Amino acid sequence: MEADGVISSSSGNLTGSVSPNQRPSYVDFASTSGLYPSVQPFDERVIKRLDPELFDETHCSEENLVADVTAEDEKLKTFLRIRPISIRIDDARKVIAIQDSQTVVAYSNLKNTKFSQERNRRQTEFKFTKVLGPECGQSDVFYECVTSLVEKFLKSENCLIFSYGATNSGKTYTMQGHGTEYGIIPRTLDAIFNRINERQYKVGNIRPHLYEAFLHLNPSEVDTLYEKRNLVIQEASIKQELMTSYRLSTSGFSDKSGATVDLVGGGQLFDPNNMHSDSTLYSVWVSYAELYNERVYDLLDNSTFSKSKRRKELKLMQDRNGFVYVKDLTEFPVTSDEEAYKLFLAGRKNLQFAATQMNMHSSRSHSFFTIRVVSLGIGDGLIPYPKTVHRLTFCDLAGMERANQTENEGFRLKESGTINNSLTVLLKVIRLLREKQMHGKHGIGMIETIPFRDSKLTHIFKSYLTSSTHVCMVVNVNPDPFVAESTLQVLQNSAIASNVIVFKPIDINMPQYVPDFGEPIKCLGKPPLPRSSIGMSSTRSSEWHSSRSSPAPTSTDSDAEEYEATTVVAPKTMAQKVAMLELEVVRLKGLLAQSELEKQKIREDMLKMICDERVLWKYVVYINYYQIRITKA
Ligand SMILES: Nc1ncnc2c1ncn2[C@@H]1O[C@H](COP(=O)(O)OP(=O)(O)OP(=O)(O)O)[C@@H](O)[C@H]1O
Repeated sequence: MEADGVISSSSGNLTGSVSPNQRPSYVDFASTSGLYPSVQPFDERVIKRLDPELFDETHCSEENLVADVTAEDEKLKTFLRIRPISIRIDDARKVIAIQDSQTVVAYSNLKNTKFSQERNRRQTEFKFTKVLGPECGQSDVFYECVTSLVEKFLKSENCLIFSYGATNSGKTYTMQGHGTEYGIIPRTLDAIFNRINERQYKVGNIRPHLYEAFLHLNPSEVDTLYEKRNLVIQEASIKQELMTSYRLSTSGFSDKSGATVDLVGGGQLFDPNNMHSDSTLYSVWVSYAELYNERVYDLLDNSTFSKSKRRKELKLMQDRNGFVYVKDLTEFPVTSDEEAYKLFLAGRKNLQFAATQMNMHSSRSHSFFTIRVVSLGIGDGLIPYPKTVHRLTFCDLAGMERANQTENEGFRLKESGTINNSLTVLLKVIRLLREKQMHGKHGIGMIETIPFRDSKLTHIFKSYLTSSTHVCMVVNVNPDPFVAESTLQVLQNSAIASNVIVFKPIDINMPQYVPDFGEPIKCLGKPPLPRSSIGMSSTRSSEWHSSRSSPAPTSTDSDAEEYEATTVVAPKTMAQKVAMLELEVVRLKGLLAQSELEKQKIREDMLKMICDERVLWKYVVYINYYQIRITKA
């Protein structure tokens, strides 16, 4: 709707009004201080999520959601990055301008008018968690978007960072980087290994499994895995200079010696108190997959990349909690950021790129680089046992493409059709999530009505968008007037995303699994290993199981139950719901028992206080009595 130069929109975050005279420019970019909203304790957030007011339609107006600090922490974080361009654009042709650290104004031409006709241009405001202008370098982007997530990740929380934008807008540049301009993936690897430093569990015998379970490997399986990993790195023949420059650069943006990491210089980013207690060890694993033409491929499985063979397509599967993962995806243990970076580079060589009219090195697939960490506690007799499995996924989406700009034909045109289709479904899912949340709908019922299964991309995203994952979307735009329409479309789509609340439908506590290691070990060298066994991560149960020192019941293979994610099996879903509810009952019983204990303790303390008070009164009476006697005497 438009009146007197005031533009408003019902979709997404298009708020407020802008007078035509207000023409802010990039140079006015606000300072980057005060970036991070405070993170509230998990329990509090759960309670707030259940607060009906939050989902009440009257409380979910655009302004309320934007202003609501409580909801802010739950919302999908959207960062806008505007790439620099070499041409100078005069004000009349400007497509986008930064208004403040969270707002941009986009200019679009009205119907049947030329772009340069100032009076016919429409201005629309878009809000983001943070706007990063063309002058922001790679370290700024990392600092703004990722550092807080790395902290959360190392505190056993799942995170997803994905880049979204039109082709040639700088998504891959932001995620991976270019030359020595390292993107957020290599920087994150450096930050993680810096943080866990001496607390790594390097044995590699407890590996992540399914979505959030773990698996025990025997020594020969571990050896085979390491051999395979080294072969992948060797076959990639990564140039030594690449590694040397990575090492030199990373030592520039992080301090290997201390517990505190400073990746951009001049500030303490990570609070050492934020990690687990000192006894926690970390086992780090990486995997790299791509979704090309609606097919999932393993980028770290070189056997499927030989010219003679057709690439092996991997299946999406779903575990008993409904979490989707890629079956048989290669996952390697890594003990340094260099090893992880080498694997990343090796996988990147297998990614699908092609030259289009818009980008000489255009991504033709969506890629998923995932870092998984198994946190291990030290049990009796110094036996490490897995506590949680959590993930940090970087998804570099292929870019939205307009056929008239890319001039793609034949095979490439079909390829870009698939890319556009999956992105459209992703946006539809995000829009529906947003709409249903605005109408107070949430929980499993609501999720089942969202068409996550319409594309493999959304199917993979389902696990992230419907669980307590921290999701961060980096929206990339190109300010070139030539791609003005795509830029506006990207801004509109991402404005909707910025108000989506990421939450989990039911909080389930899985029984904690403590493996049987056989002989206790004295140090963290190679311990005696058990037969291969499977367990479930206790990501969500650490609170009430943490004080347990004796081994919990070993989970069976049924915990690892899985089925192909592409088939809808209704009865199984019902069985799943029953199983989830049963687990919920177990959890609540545990909480009840715990609160009974606490009540008992409070009762004892009160009794003690009453007794102490009685003794005190006795003394007061005695003192008074003797005082009176003394006075009388
Ligand atoms: N912020 C930036 N600073 C400098 N150069 C950039 C920036 N962003 C992008 N570029 C350059 O622009 C070109 C296109 O970027 P990139 O390949 O990352 O785009 P993309 O969005 O991933 O495109 P596609 O979707 O086609 O794969 C690259 O040459 C890249 O180096």
